Amino acid sequence: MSVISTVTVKVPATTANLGPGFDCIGAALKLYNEFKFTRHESGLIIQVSGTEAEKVQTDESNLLYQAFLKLYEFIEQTPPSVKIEIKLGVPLARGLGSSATAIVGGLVAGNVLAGSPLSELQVMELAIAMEGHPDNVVPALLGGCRLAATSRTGWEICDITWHRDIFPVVAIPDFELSTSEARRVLPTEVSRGDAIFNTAHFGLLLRGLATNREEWLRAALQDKLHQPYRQALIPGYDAVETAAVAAGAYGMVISGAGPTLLALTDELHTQAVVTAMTNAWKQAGITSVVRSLPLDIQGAVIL
Ligand SMILES: Nc1ncnc2c1ncn2[C@@H]1O[C@H](COP(=O)(O)OP(=O)(O)OP(=O)(O)O)[C@@H](O)[C@H]1O
Ligand SMILES: N[C@@H](CCO)C(=O)O
Repeated sequence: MSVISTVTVKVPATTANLGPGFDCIGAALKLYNEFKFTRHESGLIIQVSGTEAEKVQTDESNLLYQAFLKLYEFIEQTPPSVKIEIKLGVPLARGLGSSATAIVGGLVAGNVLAGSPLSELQVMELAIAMEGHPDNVVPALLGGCRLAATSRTGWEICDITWHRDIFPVVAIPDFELSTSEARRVLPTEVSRGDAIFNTAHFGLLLRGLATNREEWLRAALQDKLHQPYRQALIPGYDAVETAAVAAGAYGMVISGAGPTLLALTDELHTQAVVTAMTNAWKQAGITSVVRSLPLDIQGAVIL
């Protein structure tokens, strides 16, 4: 059997939660990181280029490398020495699943170099275990919009229909918010009223995404489990939301753990929403990059 010497994996950004779907739903977006692994003999080399390259660790603590090691630990083999080339397109610690791209990229690349001993399901389970929640890693691996729920034996993954006329707009500010910090502010228990609120709104969101029924989407993009506690970590949140809705968005939520904000709109209003969110944040003293990003349907791809 010939030994595979190099592999390149492209992994999409993801937006998790979509408001009321805390820790269980996420969608892949057309914005990518690319990871090239090459076997070589003389110890670990990590080279990083692209957006905010200087912020990524280039030693053994690198999350991508940690995921690669995890794969070999799981299959009980010694990992080969590798050179890793990282091309960053997904900004770090902004709520666009950068850590999920690294976890999925490292596991998928490791699996290929090892001769593909694991199935996609096994890779997915390892990725969920590493990240601690499924809502970024599952769409990063599989693409599209995905709901993950535990079953008696593991995970059930459900492909969520996303109507083609619903357009995501992401507003990415120039400051970071780590997921661990944004999870620290959350209460460990919630009231029955808040649980019922989210159950109802999440159901409405799924039907709204499938049908593009405007009044359902407008009502659905609300949450009581995480957003009320996190909004204070994102200066200008209320102003950006007001501006996005006034410009024609159905609503606005925090993307993942933030600080990126996600609006959903239709094609006609996309440019107005982009401009409104950019200006609202500017007036709050925050520089941002605001873009309409279509859904990615492929997930992680081996190039
Ligand atoms: N390409 C990468 N290579 C190595 N490590 C990475 C890479 N991308 C992200 N990381 C690690 O993940 C950290 C960011 O993870 P964090 O969970 O805080 O944010 P996020 O994944 O971007 O956002 P969210 O989980 O809310 O979508 C970075 O600080 C870095 O340590
Ligand atoms: N569901 C996660 C996504 C970020 O990793 C959270 O909101 O903390």
